[in-house]
Amino acid sequence: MTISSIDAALRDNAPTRATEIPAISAVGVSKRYGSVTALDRLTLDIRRGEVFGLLGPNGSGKTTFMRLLAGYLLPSAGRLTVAGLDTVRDSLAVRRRIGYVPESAPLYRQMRVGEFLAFMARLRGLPEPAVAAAVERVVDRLALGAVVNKPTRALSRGYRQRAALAQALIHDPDILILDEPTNGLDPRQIIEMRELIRSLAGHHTVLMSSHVLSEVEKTSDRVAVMLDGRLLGVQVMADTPDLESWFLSLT
Ligand SMILES: Nc1ncnc2c1ncn2[C@@H]1O[C@H](COP(=O)(O)OP(=O)(O)OP(=O)(O)O)[C@@H](O)[C@H]1O
Repeated sequence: MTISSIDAALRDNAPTRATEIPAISAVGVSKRYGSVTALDRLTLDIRRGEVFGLLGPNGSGKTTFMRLLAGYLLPSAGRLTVAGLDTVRDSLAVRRRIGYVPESAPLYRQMRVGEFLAFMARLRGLPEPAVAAAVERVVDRLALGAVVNKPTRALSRGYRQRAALAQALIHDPDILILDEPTNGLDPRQIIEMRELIRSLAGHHTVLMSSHVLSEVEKTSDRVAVMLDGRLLGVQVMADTPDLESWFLSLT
């Protein structure tokens, strides 16, 4: 890593303005599993409304970071906040603000899509009179109308991914966390998913992971590179004409 690339990484990872509460803030966050350090003193701010891409090979700590944010894991050290709320102390409030799509999203295979979404709405604490409207909103938003009465087990991979995204959006969360959202999709479905993610930016903050450079490049406003649990750098995509060279300079 050169001095100038370190400078650039520090500049692009600069804290957000003091007046603005970041959507996500990690300060010295570590996660250890026994002797394995999955996340090593991660410090990072993610701004409201941006699409932020986490890039890194398998095992670099991307999923661990997302699971910490979703409250499925507790950090071993450091402080992690979502909209200023502590993920450990204020975990319930944090969960209300987050929609999480894990890499293989559980869809309750025996349920029909509409039933599944209504079930998830109730699980997220939506009052009964609001459930039908919330389901209709996400069915419309994700173009699931054609499959709403189908059992989730009968869905194609593309529709499955959209149904997983719909359940994550059912409570209209500020922040969406998508673990490898284009994994296993065919080229057309990848393009659709990319457009969908871009259309969510602004109203939602999106944190997505991928190990495919071109995916992150085409979708994200900023991108971070992780390796062995460490953050190697952060770049603004618009300032990065050659993501591949930057990535290679870091890893
Ligand atoms: N429950 C666990 N117990 C022990 N080690 C774990 C556990 N979960 C993850 N790890 C280890 O932590 C490290 C980071 O894994 P993580 O899944 O966060 O990486 P990743 O970048 O998301 O990879 P992938 O793309 O394969 O999901 C790896 O070395 C992994 O083996």
